[in-house]
Amino acid sequence: MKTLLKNAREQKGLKTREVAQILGIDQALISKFENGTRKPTKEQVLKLASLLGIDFETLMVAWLKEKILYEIGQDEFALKAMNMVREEIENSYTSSKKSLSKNLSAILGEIDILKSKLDQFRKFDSYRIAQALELEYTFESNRIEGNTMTLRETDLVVNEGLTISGKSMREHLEVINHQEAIAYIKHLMDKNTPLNEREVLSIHNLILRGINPEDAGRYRQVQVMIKGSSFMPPQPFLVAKEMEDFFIWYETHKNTLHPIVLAAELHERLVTIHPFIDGNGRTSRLVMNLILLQNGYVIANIKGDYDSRIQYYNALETAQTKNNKEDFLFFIAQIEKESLERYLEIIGQ
Ligand SMILES: Nc1ncnc2c1ncn2[C@@H]1O[C@H](COP(=O)(O)OP(=O)(O)OP(=O)(O)O)[C@@H](O)[C@H]1O
Repeated sequence: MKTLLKNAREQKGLKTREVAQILGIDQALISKFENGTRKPTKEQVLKLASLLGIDFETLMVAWLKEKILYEIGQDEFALKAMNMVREEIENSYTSSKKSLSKNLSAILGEIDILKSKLDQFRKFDSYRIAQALELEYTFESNRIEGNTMTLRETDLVVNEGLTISGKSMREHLEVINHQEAIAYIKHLMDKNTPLNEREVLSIHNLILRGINPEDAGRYRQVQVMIKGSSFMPPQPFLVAKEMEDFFIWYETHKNTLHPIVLAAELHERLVTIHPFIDGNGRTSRLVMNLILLQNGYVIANIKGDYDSRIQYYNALETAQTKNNKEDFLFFIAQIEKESLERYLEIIGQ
């Protein structure tokens, strides 16, 4: 662990002072992590991995190994105890996989069949299909938020650079910004950039750019309410900590959950923290779609018509107030399934 940290820092050309400054950790502590006399906390491991470009899993495994060894030492019963621990962890791991309901498991199976079919025809992917589907995504996501542009008008603004008479500057900017945010998540996918705080803030910044410059790319400092919902998002002073937990949750689940479940749950968690004054829904849907694209799926396009919106909001409310995420996960799985079927239909399969 100490060698991992020191080597990565030196490779990045950073001094311990600089690491300390960026992460807000005492410089003496950084040196102690590197000479093995102190152990970082889990939150510090996440920050260090992200700054120094060390794979989170590698660093966590090294960290946990040392923590376990420190606790159990070289006791003669240690090995026996370790075997029992292994069994318990394996059991809880399989039961967490089993905890997916029958309905959800079934639809995930159907989705994976559709995806493998699509994988065979990826060579038919065309720029034009992608362009049309992304335009529909911008249209629907902005419609959810209340933008009144039609699909045709959205096309004229994005592809012809026209302005629509009677529509506000804000509505035009929302369309343009959302298209740019889609281009951005595709760029992140191409670069294989893992989800992290900087990227979530950048996505949000693109969404509110030119509309609400003071809040674009910044967490809120005030309490917010969600229109039509009895759920109250966390107090502003809790937002930064909840976001830290959000990224830790992502890192610890990214390799174990089905990608659809991972993407949907990230969406639900982000929009439940509601870290921004505005643009939470659009940002969360983009984060979900980044995860889907990174895992070879297609954009899940939640529709903005009345019925779809009500279903979307109700499923979120159930997750938040009844501690039951099943409806929301199933809702997103259904949307992804429809998006895959539509894609296959377009390419004639
Ligand atoms: N209980 C809930 N009921 C309804 N919406 C909720 C709930 N919890 C979270 N949300 C999310 O809040 C979003 C609205 O938040 P906000 O107005 O900040 O986002 P937006 O991007 O500006 O708008 P929108 O998401 O409507 O496009 C909803 O789209 C939904 O994703």
